[in-house]
Amino acid sequence: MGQVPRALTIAGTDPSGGAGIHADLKTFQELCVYGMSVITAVVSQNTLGVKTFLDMPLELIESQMDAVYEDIRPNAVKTGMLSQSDVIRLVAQKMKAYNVDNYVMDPVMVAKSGDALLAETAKKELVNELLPLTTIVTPNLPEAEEITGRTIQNVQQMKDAAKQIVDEFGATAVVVKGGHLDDEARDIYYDGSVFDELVASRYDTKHTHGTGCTFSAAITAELAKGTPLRQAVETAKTYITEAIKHPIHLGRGHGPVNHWAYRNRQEGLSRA
Ligand SMILES: Nc1ncnc2c1ncn2[C@@H]1O[C@H](COP(=O)(O)OP(=O)(O)O)[C@@H](O)[C@H]1O
Ligand SMILES: Cc1ncc(COP(=O)(O)OP(=O)(O)O)c(N)n1
Repeated sequence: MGQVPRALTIAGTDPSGGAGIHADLKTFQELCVYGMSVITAVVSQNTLGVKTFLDMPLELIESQMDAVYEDIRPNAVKTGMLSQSDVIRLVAQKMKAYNVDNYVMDPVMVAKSGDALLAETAKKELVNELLPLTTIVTPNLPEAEEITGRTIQNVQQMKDAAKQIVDEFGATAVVVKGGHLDDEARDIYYDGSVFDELVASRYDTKHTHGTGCTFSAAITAELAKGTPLRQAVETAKTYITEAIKHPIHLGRGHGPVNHWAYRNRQEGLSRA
């Protein structure tokens, strides 16, 4: 057997297992990629919302990154919750020092419950320090509005934002996710030359905790395996659509998505 594909997530936690590091590692595992993690913040949250969180000391974040890179080099990396400016600056510095490629950024700002997971003052750092290093960035509509300063209410405005994020801010590619538009689940992909639409049925469900984390983790896993970017995004869209379509009905609020659903479909299984 050749070298096992390896992916790293740099993000916050979710003890209820639906979002953050937990969603990322489940996704890596389901897509047959060896998962590793650097924890930026311990978040006390569940399907009902965020209670509180504690940022990890910078030295501990740095030491976790060194522990990974000195031993098992990942083939792809994603970032999720980075919480504040000095964490963003540190991660950018380490990314450059370790010459990271295949970098997927989920620009996490606010949880579905409405709780802020990124300091207001840190948004410009995310754009200035990290966005130019990305292979792909995956903002939802409110995040794309924050990054570009535009109002986004339709597909043309999603395309305008996507173009600005790549052409002006320096991301290699972007998917502007339309999970917040209410007709179809339509996302816009742009890589500096080609626009594409990823369209799926929109399921009427409250079990959408961790959808953004899962989608970006699936892109990361595919990039770790060497899948070309456009195809990695396509697989991630199928993964998240299946995970939303077959809810597992956990929790009293916005329940987690179903990480078994993608392989169930591929292999004709019914593990849940
Ligand atoms: N109810 C839904 N039915 C089908 N797909 C959805 C639904 N909600 C979100 N998606 C899809 O899930 C992915 C994550 O999108 P989104 O929920 O906007 O991210 P975030 O969690 O960052 O807000 C996107 O591909 C989006 O189109
Ligand atoms: C630790 C942590 N990171 C990110 C999120 C946001 O997750 P997301 O996939 O955008 O979905 P919601 O949680 O907002 O439904 C999070 N909650 N926690």
